[in-house]
Amino acid sequence: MAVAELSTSFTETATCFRSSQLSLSSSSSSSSSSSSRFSHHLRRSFCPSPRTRNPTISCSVTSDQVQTPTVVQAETPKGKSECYGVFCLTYDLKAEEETKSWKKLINIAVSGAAGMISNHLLFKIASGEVFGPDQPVALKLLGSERSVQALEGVAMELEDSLFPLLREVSIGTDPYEVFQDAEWALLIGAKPRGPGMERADLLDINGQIFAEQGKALNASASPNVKVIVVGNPCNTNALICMKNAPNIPAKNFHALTRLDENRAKCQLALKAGVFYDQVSNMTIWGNHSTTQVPDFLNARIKGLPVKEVIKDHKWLEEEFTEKVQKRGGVLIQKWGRSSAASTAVSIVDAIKSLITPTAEGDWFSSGVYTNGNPYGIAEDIVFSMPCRSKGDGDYELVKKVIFDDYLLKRIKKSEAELLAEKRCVAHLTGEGIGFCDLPEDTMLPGEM
Ligand SMILES: NC(=O)C1=CN([C@@H]2O[C@H](COP(=O)(O)OP(=O)(O)OC[C@H]3O[C@@H](n4cnc5c(N)ncnc54)[C@H](OP(=O)(O)O)[C@@H]3O)[C@@H](O)[C@H]2O)C=CC1
Ligand SMILES: O=C([O-])CC(=O)C(=O)O
Repeated sequence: MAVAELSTSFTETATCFRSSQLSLSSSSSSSSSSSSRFSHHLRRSFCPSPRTRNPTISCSVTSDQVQTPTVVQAETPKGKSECYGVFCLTYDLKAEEETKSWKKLINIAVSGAAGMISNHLLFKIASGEVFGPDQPVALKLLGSERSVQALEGVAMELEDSLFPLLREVSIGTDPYEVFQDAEWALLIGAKPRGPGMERADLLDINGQIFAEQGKALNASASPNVKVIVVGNPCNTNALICMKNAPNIPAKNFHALTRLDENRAKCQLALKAGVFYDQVSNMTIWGNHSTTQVPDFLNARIKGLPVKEVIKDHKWLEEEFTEKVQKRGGVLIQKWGRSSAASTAVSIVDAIKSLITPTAEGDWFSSGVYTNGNPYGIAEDIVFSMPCRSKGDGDYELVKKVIFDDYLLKRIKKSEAELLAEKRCVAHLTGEGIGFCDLPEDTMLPGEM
């Protein structure tokens, strides 16, 4: 595009940015790829659809139907969620939905958005890989005072990626603002356990984050928001979040154990000498910790019970189980940091499992609320169990599973750990005074 043409176009659009964003938008104009994006937007820009909430921007329609945005000055409260850079440009998404048969925009909130896992995940979501090629998305990124600059960096990279389906990006530090109308909340941000830190302290510090975020979801999010808790200790964080969000169905809360499922499938495939797509019906029972139980009794390889394919049952009971339980820790030793890319992939898998009908006869694992479970697992905790979905965002627990003494004993151990974690955070779930009597060997998969 000729420079002269760009500068005319850009003058019109630049007013759409808030003053704090002007330096970024100016620099954007110097890149040729951004130039074509700006003019592309201008050609298709009309008044924003009612769905596009941006209180500080208004627009008028010119004779050639091109939107001329005008800034309405507004003081931005500290911590408020803000649209970012090019995503503050508004256009008639409704018209685009009609012409391109796109679905209605969905709002996806992500906490810890400046962290390692998010850095992989956000670009997958924005590309359409997660929700589909006809699903426009709005990303609402939650950070903290620590990470405001980093969040802007993330948003800049999202801008520069020119994803057609990414219609809005906003960043903020107040969960009540960021979670507004969220239909998915991917809660990744949490304090990592540092050297010498007691697990009880980690439960308390991160529990407070998830109590606050539960309250914020309750107040601001879509009433049927689906919540996936990734930040550790994710099962108990999910329980705390759920208890602080009484208006959201308890069934909507998940703790991410899909990474453990994927790790278990990989190890079984390796041992059996088959590609990992041949492994199905893989359940992780219990806590996302070293007490988790990868279930080789119900899993299948090429449709056959694992024990019929892998005859080395000692390996299954000892090496396989421990390998999966401690995979995160081994990876930290090699990589120097915890799994980020594979965790992001497993979050994608977890979401897709809820929005796609589960294949006939198969299932997936998720940490979900135990009330009403058919396995006799203690009620009122978040425990990883086998689930199936019709693809509507909801799930049902699988009834046809078998147990033996080995499996039951292991499940009981993980259950005891989660009950102890629950007692430890009673002050955060509204159930009295927290009392920590955690089993000594309790660890995250990343700790060894
Ligand atoms: N369930 C699972 O399978 C897995 C879970 N995890 C867990 O996911 C979480 C995120 O991992 P990852 O993205 O690699 O971590 P990073 O350290 O890269 O990012 C974590 C983010 O957490 C936020 N955070 C929130 N509260 C605090 C705090 N008190 N101190 C420091 N940071 C805080 C920070 O963002 P900000 O400052 O913006 O709040 C930071 O960006 C961790 O809890 C990790 O243990 C990791 C792998 C697998
Ligand atoms: O302990 C951690 O932070 C990492 C983790 O959960 C995992 O790798 O499964």
